[in-house]
Amino acid sequence: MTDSTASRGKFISFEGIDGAGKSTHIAFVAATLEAKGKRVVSSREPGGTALGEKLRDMLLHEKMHLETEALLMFASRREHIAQVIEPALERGDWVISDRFTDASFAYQGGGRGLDRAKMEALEQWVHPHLQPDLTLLFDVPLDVARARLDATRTLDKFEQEKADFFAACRNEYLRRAAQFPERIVVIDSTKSIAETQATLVGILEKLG
Ligand SMILES: Nc1ncnc2c1ncn2[C@@H]1O[C@H](COP(=O)(O)OP(=O)(O)OP(=O)(O)O)[C@@H](O)[C@H]1O
Ligand SMILES: Cc1cn([C@H]2C[C@H](O)[C@@H](COP(=O)(O)O)O2)c(=O)[nH]c1=O
Repeated sequence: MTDSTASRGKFISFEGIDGAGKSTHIAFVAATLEAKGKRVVSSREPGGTALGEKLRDMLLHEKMHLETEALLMFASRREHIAQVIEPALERGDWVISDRFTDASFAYQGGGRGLDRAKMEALEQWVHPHLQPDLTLLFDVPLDVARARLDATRTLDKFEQEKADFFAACRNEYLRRAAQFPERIVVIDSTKSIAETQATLVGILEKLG
């Protein structure tokens, strides 16, 4: 039975250029919150729903027009919000998403050069009243991210992009962090995993 008196949960997004180390810390943050008695839903974008995962497969592996790419990112997001994020928050669960709309601004906007006004219009259409309560931006120099990627995996469409693409993505992430300092916390992800975990514990304490 659903508890209609449950207070709304909180929404945390994880961001950073590919290889910055964000995915490494998701399970740790989920476990830290669960130890504090929160129910946690972990998800990702693009993806997070059956339809979203199909869109993810296309987005990460097929060439397409830049605007198609942006629209499909937001289509995946619309489904994710409707099926996963909003129901969880209303139940009082906490939601952790591996990427959200800041990634569209960074990758389609910064990296690929799509007009920011178009992204803002999509954001207003798809989630006019929803923003993460906290965004953890894992920031590293490009060479560190590249070395981590090269050491670990077969690269997808985005991960095969060149250094100037990731430099533009990183700049846009940092620009947004300066624009929304109350929401976006920049984490120096060159630090060891243990040091980063200690930083995360401190940040989560403040969130309640
Ligand atoms: N602080 C760290 N120090 C050293 N290695 C790290 C650190 N954080 C992550 N790594 C390693 O770097 C690799 C990439 O990390 P991870 O998959 O978390 O990156 P990511 O930012 O989520 O990348 P993507 O967005 O492409 O999935 C992993 O092998 C991980 O173990
Ligand atoms: C949400 C979102 C994602 N992307 C890109 C960023 C990454 O390269 C991939 C997702 O892969 P990850 O390793 O699981 O982070 O998609 C994007 O370009 N725009 C977006 O809105």
